[in-house]
Amino acid sequence: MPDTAPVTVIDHPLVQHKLAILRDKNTDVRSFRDLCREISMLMAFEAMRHLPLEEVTVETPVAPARVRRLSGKKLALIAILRAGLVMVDGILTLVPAARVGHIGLYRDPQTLAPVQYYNKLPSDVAERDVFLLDPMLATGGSAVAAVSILKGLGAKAIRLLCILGAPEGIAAVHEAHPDVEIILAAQDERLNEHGYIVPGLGDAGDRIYGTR
Ligand SMILES: O=P(O)(O)OC[C@H]1O[C@H](OP(=O)(O)OP(=O)(O)O)[C@H](O)[C@@H]1O
Ligand SMILES: O=c1cc[nH]c(=O)[nH]1
Ligand SMILES: [Mg+2]
Repeated sequence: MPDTAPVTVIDHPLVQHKLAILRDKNTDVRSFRDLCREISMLMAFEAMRHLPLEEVTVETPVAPARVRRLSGKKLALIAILRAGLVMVDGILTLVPAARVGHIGLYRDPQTLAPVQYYNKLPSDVAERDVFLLDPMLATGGSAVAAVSILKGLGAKAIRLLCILGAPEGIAAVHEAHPDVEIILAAQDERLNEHGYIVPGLGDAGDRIYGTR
């Protein structure tokens, strides 16, 4: 039985402050979208501490300098549509050379089971350090399905970055994919009878795009 990868909560004051505004039902669509972008960028900044560096020499205008730059595997940012798209925008400002993939999944409102409708991924995703992006980890059905798709293509180093996670979703990911590290801005209390995270922030996709 492999060890279960950790759940990391990014407890940075800026992330928590922005999350407080994000949760507020009076936050408008434009602000909600901007905040999702900003929170995702700040979370990724912390979540990328593991990226390896290599020492090289560059010539400054004054003298040679030993410097450290990123080395090793390249990155892939994989958005679970729709809501994960806005997280890609934020994180690309930090790592503009990352490849981007899209997995289209929606949650059946009755069964809460994920339904796949789209899939376009970097051809070399198996060789990349993967960040799977979705603001909401509720039952975990969507994240488990997306990780299975990525693993089916050979991806091994997968981290799941979500703004909010419910205990039920964390347990489901741990059960199906114990090797996947989960990174959150907050772990909430539970799901309600409709599968919504409590206290949560409502329907992320609808609040980002102004649908409903
Ligand atoms: O953990 P789960 O129970 O699977 O729920 C989480 C999923 O639900 C939301 O997407 P939704 O199905 O509303 O699609 P949308 O992003 O297109 O609105 C959310 O963005 C996750 O993908
Ligand atoms: O609370 C929830 C649960 C699933 N999807 C959302 O957008 N919000
Ligand atoms: Mg939605």
